[in-house]
Amino acid sequence: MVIHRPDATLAVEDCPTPALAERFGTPLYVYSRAAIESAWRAYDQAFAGFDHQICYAVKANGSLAILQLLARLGSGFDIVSGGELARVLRAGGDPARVVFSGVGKTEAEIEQALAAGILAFNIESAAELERINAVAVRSGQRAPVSLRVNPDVDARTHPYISTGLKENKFGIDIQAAEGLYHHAASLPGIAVTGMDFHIGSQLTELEPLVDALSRSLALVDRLEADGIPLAHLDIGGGLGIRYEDETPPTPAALAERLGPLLAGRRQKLLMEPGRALVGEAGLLLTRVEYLKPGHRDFAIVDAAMTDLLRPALYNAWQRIETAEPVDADPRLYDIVGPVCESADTLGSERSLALRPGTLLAIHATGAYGFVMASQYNARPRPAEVLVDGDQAHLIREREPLEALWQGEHLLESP
Ligand SMILES: Cc1ncc(COP(=O)(O)O)c(C=O)c1O
Ligand SMILES: N[C@@H](CCCC[NH3+])C(=O)O
Repeated sequence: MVIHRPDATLAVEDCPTPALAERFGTPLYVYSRAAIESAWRAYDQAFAGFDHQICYAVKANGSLAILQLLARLGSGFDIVSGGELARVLRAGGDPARVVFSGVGKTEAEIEQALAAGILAFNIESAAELERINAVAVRSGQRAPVSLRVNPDVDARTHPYISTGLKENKFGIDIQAAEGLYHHAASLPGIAVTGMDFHIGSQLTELEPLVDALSRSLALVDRLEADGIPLAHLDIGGGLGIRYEDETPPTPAALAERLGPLLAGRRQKLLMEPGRALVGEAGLLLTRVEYLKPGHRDFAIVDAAMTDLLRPALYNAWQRIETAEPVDADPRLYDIVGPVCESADTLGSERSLALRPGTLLAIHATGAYGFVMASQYNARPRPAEVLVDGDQAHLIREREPLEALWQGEHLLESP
């Protein structure tokens, strides 16, 4: 029996972890439908007082069944590649609710998005504007665009996931954006429709967002006065979740804080949350293969950095707990995977009672988990399951070994 707490978090008590591990094997991603839907609705309701559209950031978790759930709730999508667009369409998403971010859109991706009829391209450079114009003119269309402004605010998050500083590759320097808007408005293949920013991820404070919004609104007003009215304003995503003891602002707090700045404006508000919608709705289940005592006590598990990259890439801390009763004394363990890299550590010095075979759950792995998985060391990527009431649906099979050489060719000549 799967019991869901009414909030957006999936905990070990909420689902029969040993039975799921037994049935589907480990490592295994487990997501809760109720948790994802409740997070989306909380965001949507927080902004009920505004004409708004949530465009879920597909990069956080692009599994088809999850995109499908969100599309059914009425979500739009923020994509960063033609691949993500294809996934959204495959899952039944509405292209008219899709915004396309990313600094390196190729001609083929621009053509694909124009043909699909997306809501807007979030343009990240002057050169991209010229390319989108050229592709649109060639196909006899006008591409709807917003400029992603880089407001140069410090999001006060991990430097690898901060995106709104001058030194980041993202967005157009807000000082230069005004001139570029005027140029964009003169181009035959461009319809200027909005403004966009996204300053970083795992934000735990609202002030950087408030700063970014104020700077952007000042530009919106100047443009309007100059005859370039905008139809939408996209404030990006970035709200953090609780990994350890963070107290990230809720969507309601965000709406309350931004509300006074937005009141009375005619622009439709777009948002691109990713992590905040799916992060706490996922667990990664993994089993201890070996205990290896010594200078440090290692627990070698069957999940690795190939399944969950965040600890290796950002030194991110993810809560790890046992997912079944264990008769053993707690010790301080380094939880490590089988991959031949010293960075293949999922958690250091964790106090856990373990035996070989013990099932562990790594928390808050619904976002930037499976999507960042790789096949390094020829490891098939893990399965994913969605729990829904007392049902568990396999939404992605563990990759078969054949997937490890799909698309490869042996030499035919001797
Ligand atoms: C342009 C853009 N929008 C939205 C997001 C989603 O961010 P988060 O998952 O932190 O909400 C990202 C990732 O940081 C992004 O780069
Ligand atoms: N992958 C990152 C977030 C990247 C945000 C994308 N702009 C993480 O796990 O925290």
